[in-house]
Amino acid sequence: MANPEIDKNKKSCIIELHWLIGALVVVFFALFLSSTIFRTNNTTSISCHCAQGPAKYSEDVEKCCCDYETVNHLNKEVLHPVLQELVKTPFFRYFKGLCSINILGGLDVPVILNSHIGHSVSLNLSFSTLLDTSYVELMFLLATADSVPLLSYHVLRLQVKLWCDCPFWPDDGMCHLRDCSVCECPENEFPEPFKAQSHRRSSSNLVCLEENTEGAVDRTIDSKAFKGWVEVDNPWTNDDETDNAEMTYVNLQLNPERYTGYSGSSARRIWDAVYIENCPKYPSGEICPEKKILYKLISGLHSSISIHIAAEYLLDEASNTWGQNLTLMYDRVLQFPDRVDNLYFTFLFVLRVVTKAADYLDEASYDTGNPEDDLKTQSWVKQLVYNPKLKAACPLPFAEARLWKGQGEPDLMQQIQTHALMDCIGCEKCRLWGKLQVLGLGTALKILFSVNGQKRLGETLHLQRNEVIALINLLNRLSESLMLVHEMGPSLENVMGKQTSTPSDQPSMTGSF
Ligand SMILES: Cc1cc2nc3c(=O)[nH]c(=O)nc-3n(C[C@H](O)[C@H](O)[C@H](O)COP(=O)(O)OP(=O)(O)OC[C@H]3O[C@@H](n4cnc5c(N)ncnc54)[C@H](O)[C@@H]3O)c2cc1C
Repeated sequence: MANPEIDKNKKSCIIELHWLIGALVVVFFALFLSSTIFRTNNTTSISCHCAQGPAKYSEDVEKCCCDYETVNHLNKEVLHPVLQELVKTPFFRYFKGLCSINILGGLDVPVILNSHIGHSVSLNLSFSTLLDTSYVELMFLLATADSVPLLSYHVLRLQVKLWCDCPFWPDDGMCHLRDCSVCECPENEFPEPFKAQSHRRSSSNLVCLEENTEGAVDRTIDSKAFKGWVEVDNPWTNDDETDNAEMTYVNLQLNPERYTGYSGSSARRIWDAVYIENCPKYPSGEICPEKKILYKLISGLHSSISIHIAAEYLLDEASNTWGQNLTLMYDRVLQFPDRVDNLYFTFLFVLRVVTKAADYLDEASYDTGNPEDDLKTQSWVKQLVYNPKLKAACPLPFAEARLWKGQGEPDLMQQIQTHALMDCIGCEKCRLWGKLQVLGLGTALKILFSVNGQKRLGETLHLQRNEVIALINLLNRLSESLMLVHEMGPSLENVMGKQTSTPSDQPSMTGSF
């Protein structure tokens, strides 16, 4: 028989349990809501918190909305494999070398204008004149030189070629190693649409600069080959795609960025000039908040170049043994958390730009005259820019609307001069990769600032073929550097932390391959 007292207790117990469950549900729901709101705020705020990075490099990727571990994972699983395939395609493996100003000796600057203009202007422009002169003033200087009529921006397109001289100081090429050189190779491996019928060079002109270097160059171009690519001036880089027999295509796959032996005061002077250009307070050691983003981008690129040098280092010149110089990797990059951080920053910056221009890149023409290859290229591009894993893991690597807040847009003249400084690199292969990656950064900035109000990016953005090639190859270089830092960082940290520092050029820790 039922005991009414026990039944009553049971009932009140059940009611209390219901209340408890109800309360728990409410608390859980409230917690869920607040965490969602917190996360939403984080993706739109520049101060989003990033999770722990590798060992010592546990600071946040500044101004990011994607944590280190996510970036590492995403890079390894998704981006790196796709990028590796993409840069091998004919479209992305040929880069057209260019320079901003062609100087023929000393500090006197005979500037050769476009051949169809037919004028040759001789100016005495010193290093300081070039650095101190604003772009508009420089145009005026050119315009008033000799009796040349007023020159428009188009007239200012200068005759360019890959191995032009430095506009700022006499070239003092310090590269002694064969591997500094870029090799020119036969025409037959070059995509047909890239070749200009009117400027085809005889194969006798195609000489290898060094007998056994691994590069390939063809100087012919065809400005009409890529109908989808608009040939307009690029304000960031002074690039142009006009017919010019002096321009040179290089097969990047055959000219890897690696140790070349280029060093000393020549290399140091370039880096110093680039940093001063983008951060005037650099020599004093002061940080430069108004230029901080540009500084971080340059520093990230510098880290990446150093990582590649260390990853493919000539360990023994006599036996031509190549391998990893881990001491150098640690000494130049890994021991400096800010340099590692800047590498991640630059990678995320370029990645954000690529995803931002996704529709544009997807719709672009990748014609090299080989439909099969071109379809593959198109497909890899799609896999890169619309990758669902990328979207899920890193929906907004950057809140770029706030990135430049209070800093103004980067200065056009700085971009041009940084690019021109690449012509002062006394090593052809370093110059090639220096130019490509600075062009890639310039293209990233151009894309970032092309968005105008509610307009679609495609309506305001016009990219040249070389810019897209530079952008994707830059992203690939950064992606490779991230892989190396992620793989080597923690173990190197352990070993090097215990060792006394050894000179970086003596590979005390190596891994040959
Ligand atoms: C554009 C460019 C491309 C190059 N490409 C190659 C190449 O492909 N192969 C090759 O062998 N050499 C290349 N070099 C040379 C190479 O970068 C070094 O300059 C050279 O190896 C000498 O190194 P270093 O130890 O003197 O220091 P550097 O790398 O020359 O650095 C100079 C100074 O800059 C500061 N610094 C270094 N790294 C950073 C950073 N990430 N952020 C902020 N500050 C930093 C430090 O104070 C350092 O002392 C290139 C040079 C330039 C300018």
